[in-house]
Amino acid sequence: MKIIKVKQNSQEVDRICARGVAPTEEIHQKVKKILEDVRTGGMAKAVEYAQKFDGLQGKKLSVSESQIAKLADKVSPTLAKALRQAIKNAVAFHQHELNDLKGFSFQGKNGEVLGQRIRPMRRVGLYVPGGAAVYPSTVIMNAVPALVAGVDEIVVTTPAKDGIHPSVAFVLRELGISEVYHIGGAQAIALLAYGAKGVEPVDKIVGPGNVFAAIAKKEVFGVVDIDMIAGPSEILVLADSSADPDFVAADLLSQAEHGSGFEAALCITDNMDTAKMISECVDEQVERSLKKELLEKVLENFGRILVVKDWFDGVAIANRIAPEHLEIMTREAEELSQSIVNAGAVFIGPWSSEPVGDYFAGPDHVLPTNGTARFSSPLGVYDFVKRMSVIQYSQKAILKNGKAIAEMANTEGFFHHAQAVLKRL
Ligand SMILES: NC(=O)C1=CN([C@@H]2O[C@H](COP(=O)(O)OP(=O)(O)OC[C@H]3O[C@@H](n4cnc5c(N)ncnc54)[C@H](O)[C@@H]3O)[C@@H](O)[C@H]2O)C=CC1
Ligand SMILES: N[C@@H](Cc1c[nH]c[nH+]1)C(=O)O
Ligand SMILES: [Zn+2]
Repeated sequence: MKIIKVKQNSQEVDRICARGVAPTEEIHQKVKKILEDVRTGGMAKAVEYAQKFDGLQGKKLSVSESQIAKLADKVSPTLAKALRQAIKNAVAFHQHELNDLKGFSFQGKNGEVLGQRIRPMRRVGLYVPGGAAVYPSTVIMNAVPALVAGVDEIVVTTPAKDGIHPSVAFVLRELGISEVYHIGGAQAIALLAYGAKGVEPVDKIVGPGNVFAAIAKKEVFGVVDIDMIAGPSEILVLADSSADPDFVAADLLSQAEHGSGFEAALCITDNMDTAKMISECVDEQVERSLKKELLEKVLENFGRILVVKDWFDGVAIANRIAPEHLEIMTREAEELSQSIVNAGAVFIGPWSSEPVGDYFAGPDHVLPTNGTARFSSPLGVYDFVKRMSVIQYSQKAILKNGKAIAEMANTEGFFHHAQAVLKRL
């Protein structure tokens, strides 16, 4: 793995910060064409694309409840237990988010009541990736916050080259999700956003995916809401000489293996010897891996060990990179974590390996990538609710404030606004 000495403003840091910002024009045009084709061509086009790209056999996108049940029964008892526990942990975590979603109301001096109410969205679409891997864990991470929020209708789309995987079916059944379509990529996003015969459009699309899904979501924003750009997985490990290089290497490769080819596996260290040891461990683990070719491609692209002069520079660079996952394996890791402001999730200390968060701990694994952790948050219950203002004026309040309101309206040239208020005085 390449080792590079860097400062805060080095070219290599700039290159990493610009990752994924500009996908090729070719990909952009392709996504736009698919979206437009499905918008205008409806179900027939969606089926055509799903057959071409998503392994759909036959002409039916929808997966029936009985198919889901049959597949779900194939899951082994030990996996069933693990998946059930992961669901429990996610529910427990997301329920805490409800504490910040209570709304409020208060009474003003003249008896007027003002407030904010929180309402769940009615119908949401969950994108569950499935091109290069199967993601039962992502069904959990997408669906649990939606269920905790109280969303009425949940729709899942997922590509599945070899049909819906039993583990995915198991989680769908466990969570009571029955509207499922065998379709992925940009065509799935189009189906969710625009609808088609037999498929009602959704209000919001959430969930991670490769560049095709991520760009498509960006394109349909405005027709529907979206959660964030949750593209190819990324990890940045901060490691000093106290870190176990074998752990660091293993964690780096855990994200490089996702399979879209656009993932990032980065490390920052303040120690050249540590850098060399981590690099050797990565090379050894890659050499032994069955996914050697894939890992080499990802590491060539965005696999780097950056050596900094001190942690002041190290933290500044980490905050510029704003990675999806940030692991800290240094002395005083908790203290160092307090300086981190931009990351999707922070994993503190040697036992908090990234896959703990991918599968089990409870916090959501749908996280912002490509530096968007500067302004986006993990998927949460808050993504599935809206806020609504409430104004309940009293007669006393309108009598007191009516003239002031009318004057403001007249200033804006809005005679009828003024009249509406003056009539009540
Ligand atoms: N940021 C996050 O929170 C998370 C990110 N991920 C990331 O999601 C990604 C999943 O990627 P995939 O396995 O590929 O599954 P995917 O479901 O996102 O993409 C597969 C689909 O992409 C479309 N596609 C592929 N090649 C195409 C082409 N040449 N033209 C048009 N469409 C094409 C097809 O419709 C295919 O079914 C990985 O990069 C993984 O790292 C996964 C989980 C969480
Ligand atoms: N690491 C993925 C999530 C994942 C699911 N399964 C394995 N990993 C992410 O980007 O969050
Ligand atoms: Zn992962």
